Amino acid sequence: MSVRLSHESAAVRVPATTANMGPGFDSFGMAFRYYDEVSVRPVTGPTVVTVEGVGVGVVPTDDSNLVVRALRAGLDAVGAPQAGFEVHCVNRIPHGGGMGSSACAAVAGLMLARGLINDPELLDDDLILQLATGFEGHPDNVAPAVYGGATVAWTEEDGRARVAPMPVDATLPVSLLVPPSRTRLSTEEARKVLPDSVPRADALFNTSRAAVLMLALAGRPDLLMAGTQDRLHQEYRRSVLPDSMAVMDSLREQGYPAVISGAGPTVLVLADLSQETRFTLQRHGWTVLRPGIDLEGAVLV
Ligand SMILES: Nc1ncnc2c1ncn2[C@@H]1O[C@H](COP(=O)(O)OP(=O)(O)O)[C@@H](O)[C@H]1O
Ligand SMILES: N[C@@H](CCOP(=O)(O)O)C(=O)O
Repeated sequence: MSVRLSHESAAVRVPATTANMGPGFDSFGMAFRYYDEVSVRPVTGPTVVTVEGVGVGVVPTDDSNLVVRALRAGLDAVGAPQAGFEVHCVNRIPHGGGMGSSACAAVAGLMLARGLINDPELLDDDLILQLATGFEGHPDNVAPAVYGGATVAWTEEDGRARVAPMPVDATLPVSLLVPPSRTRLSTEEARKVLPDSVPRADALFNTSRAAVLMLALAGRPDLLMAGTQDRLHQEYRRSVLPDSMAVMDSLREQGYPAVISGAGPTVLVLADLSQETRFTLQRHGWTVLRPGIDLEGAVLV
């Protein structure tokens, strides 16, 4: 059966995600009930992207837009024909914020490809994971964006991305502290400051803390402080995330399990903050989100 664009339109909702969560660099992730929504219509003319919210006037509005590039990659992967596309994006996830906006855009485009074709099962979750990880370079945001919940994702020696769900208490409170927009930092820049090798003691430290975090998420909140310690990436990024690291340090001193979300600058706290702490952050221009954990991942709507 040849693959066709059999639907006149498709729409998708994709969650924001965090990655790393302290010790799980490039592997741990979690999805939030905080979403971008994207819709598409194949057209005979050129591709036009319209944007509401985050990225207006900044992200490309033609075929070079990441959502469109992912959509086209999805169609190519299953042998579907290409077309021009009218794409409408309602963006809420900050760009360069450490909340997985680029993974979201790639997954959104791939899900839209699934939504347009006559045989959607060809573009299954695993193929979307592989293709979106190709755009990202690491699977940690892509995995929860596709599957929801908390995930551990890794890359096999043959280059294939793999994912397994991590048991998580879905009532665990989560706070995302988003600093003022002038602090946005691309993941590419944040990866440049990381060293190529780390001391063995630090690798051992993170191995134990990652295991502890798994236990903590599954229902041992008493282990959250130990389970969110990291020596592989956060400290190396201090020079490019000075305000976020200062906030993270201060919160940890007060007993909050705070980490840098993804490559920052958003700070993730696996707890509710006191009203006073929230007000202090807000007075300094920070946005405090309390979205809850998403358990569905990306869905066609
Ligand atoms: N909804 C979107 N539409 C188009 N491009 C996007 C979208 N979201 C992210 N991007 C692209 O990804 C970049 C941000 O990705 P990245 O640096 O990985 O930060 P993060 O994923 O932490 O927000 C943006 O500058 C933009 O180029
Ligand atoms: N493991 C990556 C995660 C990047 O997440 P993002 O949301 O900042 O894109 C890293 O730490 O570089």
